[in-house]
Amino acid sequence: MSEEEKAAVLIEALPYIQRFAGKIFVIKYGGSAMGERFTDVILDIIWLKQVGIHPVVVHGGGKEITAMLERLGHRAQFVEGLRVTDEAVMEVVEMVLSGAVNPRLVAAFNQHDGGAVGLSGVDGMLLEVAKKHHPAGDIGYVGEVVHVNTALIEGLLDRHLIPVIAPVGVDREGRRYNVNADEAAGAVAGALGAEKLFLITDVPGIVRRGPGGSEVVSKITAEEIRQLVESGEIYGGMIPKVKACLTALEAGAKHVHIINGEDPHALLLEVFTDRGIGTMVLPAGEGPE
Ligand SMILES: Nc1ncnc2c1ncn2[C@@H]1O[C@H](COP(=O)(O)OP(=O)(O)O)[C@@H](O)[C@H]1O
Ligand SMILES: CC(=O)N[C@@H](CCC(=O)OP(=O)(O)O)C(=O)O
Repeated sequence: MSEEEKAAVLIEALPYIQRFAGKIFVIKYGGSAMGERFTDVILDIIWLKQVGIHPVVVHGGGKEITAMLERLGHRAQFVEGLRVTDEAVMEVVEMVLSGAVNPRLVAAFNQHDGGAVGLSGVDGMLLEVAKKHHPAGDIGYVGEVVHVNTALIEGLLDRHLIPVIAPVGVDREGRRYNVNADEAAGAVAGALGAEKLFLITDVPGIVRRGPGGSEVVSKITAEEIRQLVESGEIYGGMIPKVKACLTALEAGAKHVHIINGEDPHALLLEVFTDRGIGTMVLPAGEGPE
């Protein structure tokens, strides 16, 4: 980028920087999206912090959990995008999320002076959960977030730190549960009343069949989501994602976006330009344009 182009980008971004300074953005970084652009995503999040936004990161790691389970001779099993988690699987989930993915992310942030602090939902009862009762049957140690310790997150933000949260929850009896990372991020964004929730994944947004083939939906309502889940056009890992978007909006988050981690600077383009990228999920009452 030439100096003139950089200046033009900055001038375009200025009103957005002013609008979002001091606001909380919850960013869910999916395991599937931690690919070639990993460092770019980390640097973009640090950039948000440098311009006065408060990023809170919730990460996934589903693919890595599956790979580890396979190495140990287990077969991964999912029900509507949620991992069936018995005691042995839970041990691996916690090992991978809290023991490998979380410190790897924290180290990557701090290598660039990101001021990141790693936590799992167990720390300070950050994510208090109850066992999830799924209509399809017992899926084991899968938790549903019932309370978020927002004071702990806000305390870190006050100290200009980036909380990096592994989606492992805990109940009042001290049992740990596997929480889908999208759900965890949705709950955190809702509880904090975040300005924005970003779900960074490995697809460019919600894709649906259009007259000219598959296309990314740029804006979608809760009703359209319900229809696409029913018709099977939204399936698997996208199901917890869209549910998390709706929960976050209902609980108080203002805007929710699904973007592709492999798109160069998708996060910055979405925040600082008027070129919408990915899919924006609209709050109830707001229809598509
Ligand atoms: N309508 C849809 N549009 C886009 N992706 C979809 C859709 N329905 C299901 N998916 C699937 O959801 C996946 C994203 O979820 P997941 O693999 O859990 O990602 P992450 O690790 O980022 O949470 C996509 O790779 C795709 O296979
Ligand atoms: C209950 C449940 O499904 N938990 C997820 C937690 C990790 C996750 O959600 O990771 P991604 O965002 O990378 O998919 C799992 O075990 O895979």
